[in-house]
Amino acid sequence: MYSFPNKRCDQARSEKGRQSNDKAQNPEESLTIMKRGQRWRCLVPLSFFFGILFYCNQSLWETLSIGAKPINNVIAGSGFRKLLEENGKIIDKSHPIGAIKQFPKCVIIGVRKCGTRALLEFLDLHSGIQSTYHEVHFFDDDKNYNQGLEWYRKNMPYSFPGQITVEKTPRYFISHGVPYRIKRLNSDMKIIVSLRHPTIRVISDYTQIYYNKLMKNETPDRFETMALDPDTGELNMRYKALQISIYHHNFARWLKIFPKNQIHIVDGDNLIIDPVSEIRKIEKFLGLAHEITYDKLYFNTTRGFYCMRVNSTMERCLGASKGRRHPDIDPNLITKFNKFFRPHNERLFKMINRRFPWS
Ligand SMILES: Nc1ncnc2c1ncn2[C@@H]1O[C@H](COP(=O)(O)OS(=O)(=O)O)[C@@H](OP(=O)(O)O)[C@H]1O
Repeated sequence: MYSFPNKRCDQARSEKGRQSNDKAQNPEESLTIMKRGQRWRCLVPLSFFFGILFYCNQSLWETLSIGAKPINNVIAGSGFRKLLEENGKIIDKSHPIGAIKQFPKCVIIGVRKCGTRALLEFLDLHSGIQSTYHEVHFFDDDKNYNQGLEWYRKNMPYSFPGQITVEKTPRYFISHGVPYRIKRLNSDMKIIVSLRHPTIRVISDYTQIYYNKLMKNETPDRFETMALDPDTGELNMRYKALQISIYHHNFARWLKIFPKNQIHIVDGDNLIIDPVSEIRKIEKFLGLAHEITYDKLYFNTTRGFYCMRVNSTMERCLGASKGRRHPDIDPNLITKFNKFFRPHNERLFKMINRRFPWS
């Protein structure tokens, strides 16, 4: 609503007008006043234009009011970016003013197929966190590691001082030498590891390879062919997916290098059902305020998984490669797996001093 000027304003305006008229007696001054008037004539529509622009761009508006992650959100909204592109001025979408590239203070190390992508993306909704977009594979890949720490830092997203950069590479969990390398970079590094029912994880792992092969026009092996030793009919101990689900083997290596209070374990099965409760524990672990609530995550019935409300106009689910339908597996084979994992699970529970409802 437009508010009408009050009396005191009127007086001030007529005083200002009187002064202008006095000054207009001098031609030089009248030119200055004219120019000033022209400037105002330009400034008023310009500020009106930018006012509308700011108001319309919900993301930018929200961003400015909370002061976090501005450019990412600007990019998420389309209007402002499009306008700048049309003017030939493309902002470096990942480089907001005042942001820098910082080493991660927290690394999600795995386990593969235990919801690591969901974790990373859900955490990125927090104003105190910036997540990497891709898996960096710095500590597990000698080619990358030999490029040096500066290479690693450059692979991080821009973040503001005080924000926590989070990286995830699920292969870290199973790669020898990684805990030691991370410790060398930062002995205070916070480690997050997500675990899922070991048998379901094997099947999820198989499902991923199955689809990868289909995409490459190759014929995927049947699950039984991978999982069973053709000579004995028993479980194939050389099957990589099975080895990864023997969690205590790899966990032992991490516990030799990092104290237990620096490692947070996520229940990857519960992450699917009740993500906010899992994320809440992580917020606490990272010393952050509780921000990620069910306002930011909602259950998408079509996907059958929780998706994100990035802002008031934008919702996003994980990619199609997450949450695929698993193939039907012979129940006897599942029982065989469960039986096999039971003693290994017990060893893990003892090691981490916590039980999961798997056995
Ligand atoms: N919200 C949400 N949306 C989609 N998927 C979700 C979600 N939360 C957890 N998950 C589970 O994440 C599983 C994939 O795990 P990862 O992201 O660790 O896989 S990967 O190792 O990075 O390939 C994936 O496994 P599959 O179901 O076997 O595809 C999902 O079950």
